[in-house]
Amino acid sequence: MQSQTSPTFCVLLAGGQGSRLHELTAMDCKPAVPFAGARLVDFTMANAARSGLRQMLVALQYRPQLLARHLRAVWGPQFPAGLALYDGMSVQPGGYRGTADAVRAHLPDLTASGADEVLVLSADHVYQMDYRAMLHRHRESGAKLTVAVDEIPLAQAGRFGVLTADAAGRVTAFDEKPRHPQPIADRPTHALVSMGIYVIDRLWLSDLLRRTDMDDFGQDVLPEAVAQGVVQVHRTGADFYWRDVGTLDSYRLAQLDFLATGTPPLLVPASAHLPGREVRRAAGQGNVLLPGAHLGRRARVRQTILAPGAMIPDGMVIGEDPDEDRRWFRVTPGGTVLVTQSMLARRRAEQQRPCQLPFYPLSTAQTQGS
Ligand SMILES: Nc1ncnc2c1ncn2[C@@H]1O[C@H](COP(=O)(O)OP(=O)(O)O[C@H]2O[C@H](CO)[C@@H](O)[C@H](O)[C@H]2O)[C@@H](O)[C@H]1O
Repeated sequence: MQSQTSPTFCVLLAGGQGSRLHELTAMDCKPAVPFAGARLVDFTMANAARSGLRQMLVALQYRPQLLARHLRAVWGPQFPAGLALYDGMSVQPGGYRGTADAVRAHLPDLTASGADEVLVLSADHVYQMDYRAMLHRHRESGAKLTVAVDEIPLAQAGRFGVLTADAAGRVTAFDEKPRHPQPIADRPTHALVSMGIYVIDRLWLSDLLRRTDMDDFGQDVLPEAVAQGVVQVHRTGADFYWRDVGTLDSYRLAQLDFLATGTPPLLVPASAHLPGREVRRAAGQGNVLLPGAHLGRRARVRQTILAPGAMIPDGMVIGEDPDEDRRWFRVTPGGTVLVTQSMLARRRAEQQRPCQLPFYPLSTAQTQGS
């Protein structure tokens, strides 16, 4: 799959479930989850198209149908040299065993491409990036693996791969989702984390995947490459905007960045629908209304994600009494409430059940007495 403009083989990993988004990924995988009028995957696809990539291999697996339809319809035409979609379950028994195994399953394509390097992308982050700068950095440094990094507050770093790098950007340590993330030496409030975006030397990777049973980039491939001393970081600009949106709190807050201010922190993909008035008004209360969701008249709702199609009845109050909310909805430790239509239906059914009076059986004495 050699591109005319770039000798790079691009693999988009889009097969994960994203279980920390709970009911939002019950029906569709995380890359297909709606975000700011688009779907999460659209941000990466827009980056790839703007970076001049003309072809891409997409590894799907968990609930792939909607995502595959969306990619074909919206992005197919933007990748004239081919947008090849694969469902891991049809590629090999049991599906892809992990992110690196998804690349292993397509090694014949990778070899046939003759590309010098493979660009590995994740499908579920919100960010804007030109991958050409990263490819350039990779070639210049001579590293076998270049990883895109960002600096994030230490308290959130445990969800990511955390790195240490020397002044020249050579990675000296890597810890996947550590319990105690290592702070950056000259910025102790922050840690240097992997964005899960890699440029890897094709021959080095093929050899590693053939020789070993490593199945995951973060768990296996990165630690091995760091032990070999062949990993380089690619730092993005100081005001770089990247959100993992892996939890309901980060998903809600990142979306409010787009909606509340009226000036999105980055370009919304061309496929996105502009938010309507109801969506913008709800954002003022910290709410995110996903497609087809609706707030009834005089409903008082705060800090809530309304899942697609969730219809909040007139006058309902959510986000003021966490204990009451927790009876019916999902409430996160960060105070985000997630409301789906089936949670609302269950609540309605419970409240409409006829009131049952307590049943006191007559005691034997009473039945036998006078
Ligand atoms: N079996 C499978 N087949 C196909 N696609 C699959 C797959 N399993 C997951 N994916 C896809 O691969 C991408 C990465 O998913 P992971 O579950 O590996 O991310 P995680 O956040 O755990 O860590 C990773 O990403 C974070 C950044 O978010 C890094 O910090 C960390 O080091 C790194 O391991 C996602 O787009 C997902 O959809």
